[in-house]
This record gives sequence, structure tokens and C-alpha cells, in this order.
Amino acid sequence: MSQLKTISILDNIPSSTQSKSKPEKLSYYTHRCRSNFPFAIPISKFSLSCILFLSLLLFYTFKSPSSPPRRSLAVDWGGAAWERRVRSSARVRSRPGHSVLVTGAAGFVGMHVSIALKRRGDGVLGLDNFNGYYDQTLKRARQGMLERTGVFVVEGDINDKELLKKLFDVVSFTHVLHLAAQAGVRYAIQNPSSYVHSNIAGFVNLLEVCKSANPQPAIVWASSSSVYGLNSKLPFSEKDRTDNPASLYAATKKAGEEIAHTYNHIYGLSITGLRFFTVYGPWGRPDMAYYFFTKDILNRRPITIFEAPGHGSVARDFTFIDDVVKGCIAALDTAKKSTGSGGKKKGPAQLRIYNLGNTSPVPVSDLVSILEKHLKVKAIRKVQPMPRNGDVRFTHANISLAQKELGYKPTTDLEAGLKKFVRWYLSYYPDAKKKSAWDFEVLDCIS
Ligand SMILES: O=C(O)[C@H]1O[C@H](OP(=O)(O)OP(=O)(O)OC[C@H]2O[C@@H](n3ccc(=O)[nH]c3=O)[C@H](O)[C@@H]2O)[C@H](O)[C@@H](O)[C@@H]1O
Repeated sequence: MSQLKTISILDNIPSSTQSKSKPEKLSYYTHRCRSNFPFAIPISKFSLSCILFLSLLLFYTFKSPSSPPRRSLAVDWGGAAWERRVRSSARVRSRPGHSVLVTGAAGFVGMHVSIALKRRGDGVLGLDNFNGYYDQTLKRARQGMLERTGVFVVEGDINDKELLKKLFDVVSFTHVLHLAAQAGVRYAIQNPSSYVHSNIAGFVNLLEVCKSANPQPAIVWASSSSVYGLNSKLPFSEKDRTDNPASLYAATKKAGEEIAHTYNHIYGLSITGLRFFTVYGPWGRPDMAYYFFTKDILNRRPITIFEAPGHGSVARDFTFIDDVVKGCIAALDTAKKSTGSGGKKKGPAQLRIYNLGNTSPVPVSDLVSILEKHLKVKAIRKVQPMPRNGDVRFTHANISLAQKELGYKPTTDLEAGLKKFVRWYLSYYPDAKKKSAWDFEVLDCIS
């Protein structure tokens, strides 16, 4: 529309004003051009209009949403050496094993599961766009850990269909562990479109490529406890309704579950969704409360603890990373094969959803007390009513289904898990160690 408008505006300029009117101005331009550049061509108003028109035409052509998505120049993939690295990373070393594409591999859960899979002999290829949602140096450090274990992380986005197709051309993945997502509950207020882009558009793009792959992989992906939203029946069970999301983040994860249903139904993709409950631990996410509380406590800065009026501090079913890793691996191991081929369903396929929680919610004020104990520094607490920006009062997982079908059994409580986190934090950030009252050697002996 805007292109057409531009054309008509230029077309309506009377020819007299295009070249003949205001000759003094024309001579000013030509004079300036001639005096600065000996070989300059006189530029009339008409020529300027043409240049402007062509520039607008080029701008809108390349900006048009109908033009095919172009690869980011920063992302470099392809070539024989690259393909060798991809194949080698995805190669199964001990049989029987899976060949797994892990999206979001440089993320918190992604790194831990990728390393665990690789260590037991599965083939693992990572994919991550290394976006700037939080500290990229931490993501690069996780990439370093992965590379030392033999996991190659391809730098690219789940929305890049060409790249995904290429990966499936090079490797016949048996499984996809889809962890790439826009995480964080409250950030959705600031950047809503990033949730739609990654958690909906990106997921659909990945499923499109998976459904056309031959063989189709089985998919295990990260949903979230946030889908239970404003439910008040406790503990949360997979059978409960999930149509009260309290945040856009929750709504996009819920949408993901419905999208998974569709691809299972139409194309025979085997899909397992895992509802993670506030996962924490070493190499965690700096945008999460336990992580930035640690930083603020060490810097003697105040921390804000949310309270639900009449209910005290908000509470979470904090789940330690090692338990979640075991749950992810059990989901991969028990996933049945997809039934489709060539983009067509050949029979009913597995569709599952599981809670991966810890089953013991802890108030955030208690979490702060545990951190104080492990850091040996008193927190400066500020209690504030829970803001209305997507948060929920509490989460509590019923894990009996995961226990029965995956053999999932969390073993780390918050006290023990935070001790491991603090120990990692103080060794990862050398300056933090100086701010803590901990004697590092004492800490080493205890854990
Ligand atoms: O389980 C989940 O589904 C979700 O868990 C976390 O979300 P959340 O539980 O909100 O985790 P945090 O942001 O670390 O907050 C933990 C608790 O601390 C509270 N909080 C947070 C920030 C703050 O300044 N003060 C405070 O009391 C929150 O209300 C919440 O109860 C993750 O950030 C989500 O990506 C994930 O999907």
C-alpha cells in the first residue's frame, strides 16, 4: 500500500515543478556539485525524485514480510568441515543410544542435559542463538563446557527453517530435546513479542521441519508449571485445567501444548511436554530470583520479597537441576517413535505431558534464609506486595504420573541444592568469593 502511495505522489508532481520551476535552486545544486566534484553531473529535482523513489522501492522490497527470511550474516554454517563437526557431535558412541538435537543447548537446562547425554554415549548436537536476554558470557562459558565434553553447538535460531532442514539433512536425529525458549515470567510485560517469536513461531517452525524429516524424530520439550496459572487446587496435577494463565509467558507455553497436540494428531509426531517447576542450580539463569538475590546479598544491596496479601511470602516448588536432568533423560528414553513419514501420519503416536517438580513448595522468605546461611551474609530484606505482572502465589507439583511412567524421583531439597549453587557461584565469580564470609576451604570440606 505504502509503495503504491509513493508512486502516485511522485506521478502527481506537475512536470513544470519537476524540471523548470525555481531555476535558482537548481543552479545552486549544480553549482555545489560542480565546485566539489569536477566530473559531477547536474542533479535536477526530477532526478532527486527518481533516486528517492528507487530508494523507497528498494527499501520496501527488502523490508516486505513476503520476501523469504534471510540468514543472519553473523551466523555462519555450512561447508564440509562444519558438516563433519555436526556429524561427529551427533554420532552415537555407545549403542543403543540416541542421536539428539538439543535446542537451547547453551541455556541452563540445555547445558546440563546435553553433557549428561554425551557422557553416557548418546550423540548430541546443540543449537542456540546466544541471544542477549541475559549475560552472554555465561552462555559462552556453558558452550565452553559443552565443547570440552564433545558437544558442538551450532549458532542459529529455531526460526531459521533453512538451517533446521540442513541439520536434518546431515543427521538423522532420533530425538529432539526442545529447550530453546523465551523464559522468564515478568519480562513478558517488557517484551511480549519475543515470547510469540520463540515459544510459538519458533516451536511451530521446528515442528514443521520435524514432521517432514525422514525418519521423524521423537520430541521432548519444555513446557512450564506456569500453565497452572491461577488454579488453587493443590498439588497441581496434569489432569487439572490449564486455562487460567496469569502471564503471556504462561499463555505461550499453554499454546505450545495445544500446538503439540495438533502436530501429534495430524502428522504422527511423538511428543512429550515437561512442565518444569522453577528449576535452579549451578550454571543457572541470572534473571531468576535465587540467582540475583545471591548477587544482591553479596553486594549488601536490598532484595525484594513478594508477599501475597493475607498469605505471606509467595512460594515455589523449587526443583534442583540434577533432578530435572534425570526427568528429561527418562522422557527421552521412554519416548516411542513418531509414526509419520514424508509429512504423513501412518498411525496414532505418543502424546504425553508430565510435571517435573520437587513436591515441596518453599516460601521465598525461607529461600532467602537458606542463602544467608550458605553465604554467611545477612540479606537486606524489603517485603512488598506481589506486583500484578504475571506472577502467581504458589506452585506445587503432583509428580505421581512422572514417578509411575518415567521413574522420576527428585532427591535434592532446597537446602542441599542451594548449597551446591552457592559453591558454584563463588567459584564462577571470583569477586563474589571475597564478598562472602565463607572460608572456601571449609565449604569444600562440607560438600
Ligand atoms: O516454573 C516455571 O514454570 C517458571 O519458573 C521460573 O519462574 P518463577 O517461578 O517466577 O521464578 P523466579 O523468577 O526465580 O521467581 C521465584 C519466586 O521469587 C519471587 N520473587 C521474584 C523476584 C523478586 O524480586 N522477588 C520475589 O519474591 C517470585 O514471585 C517467585 O515466587 C522461571 O523463570 C520460568 O522461566 C519458569 O518457566
